[in-house]
Amino acid sequence: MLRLQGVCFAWPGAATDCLDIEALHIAAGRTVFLHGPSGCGKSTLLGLMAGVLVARAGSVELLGQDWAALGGGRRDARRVDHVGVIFQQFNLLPYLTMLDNVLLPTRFSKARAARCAGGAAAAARSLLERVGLPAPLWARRADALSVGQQQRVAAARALIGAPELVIADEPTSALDAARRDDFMALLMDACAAAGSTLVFVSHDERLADRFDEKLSLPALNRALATA
Ligand SMILES: Nc1ncnc2c1ncn2[C@@H]1O[C@H](COP(=O)(O)OP(=O)(O)OP(=O)(O)O)[C@@H](O)[C@H]1O
Repeated sequence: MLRLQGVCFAWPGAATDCLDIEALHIAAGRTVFLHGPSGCGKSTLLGLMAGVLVARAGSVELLGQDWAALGGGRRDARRVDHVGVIFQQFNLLPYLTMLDNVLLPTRFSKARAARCAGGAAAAARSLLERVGLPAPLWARRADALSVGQQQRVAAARALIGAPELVIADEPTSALDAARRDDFMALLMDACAAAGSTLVFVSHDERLADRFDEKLSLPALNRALATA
């Protein structure tokens, strides 16, 4: 599913690499808990996996395709077909309603729309209900939502149309304990039902036992040893 080989990445203007990973392979359908201290490169690694960032050396392959071999437009199209991302800052479109934000991947990707049993609108409504956002809220604009509501809309948007890879960057940080447990159950169930691979970043070690694998980024990232 995901294969990283000899990957180096430096932010523009930085004198040194922030990531240097010899090899990392993640099999289809696995759930992976990625952890490490603030600043060790977790979000950067997720950006490389999702093809938002491109390595300066080495390869990052998703489903056998190296992101670096594609131009920006083709990376965007491939991402929306195959990857659902819950960003740390959610990245909802503020002027769209809750429902329209969830539907976005299905508007840009025929593959995602085709995988919605019963149609995209029904899939969006079902996901919103499952993340605890009832119908009276669906027409509300994203910029009128609480942080916890935005986080759950971002999760529903990532899951719609069963992408092969789901990437989540600290998705439970704004949720209380009860909502966090519901959210985790939904995320794990949705990924298991779709056979999606899940790469999940969190500082909350209590969540780690729910995952097939735990990956410590400091143990993988050789750039930290030389920083
Ligand atoms: N847009 C950017 N431009 C330049 N440097 C960046 C940028 N984003 C992150 N960095 C740097 O890259 C390094 C890794 O940052 P990253 O956000 O990947 O860490 P993280 O492990 O996800 O941290 P946190 O747990 O605090 O979210 C840090 O030194 C950070 O300052």
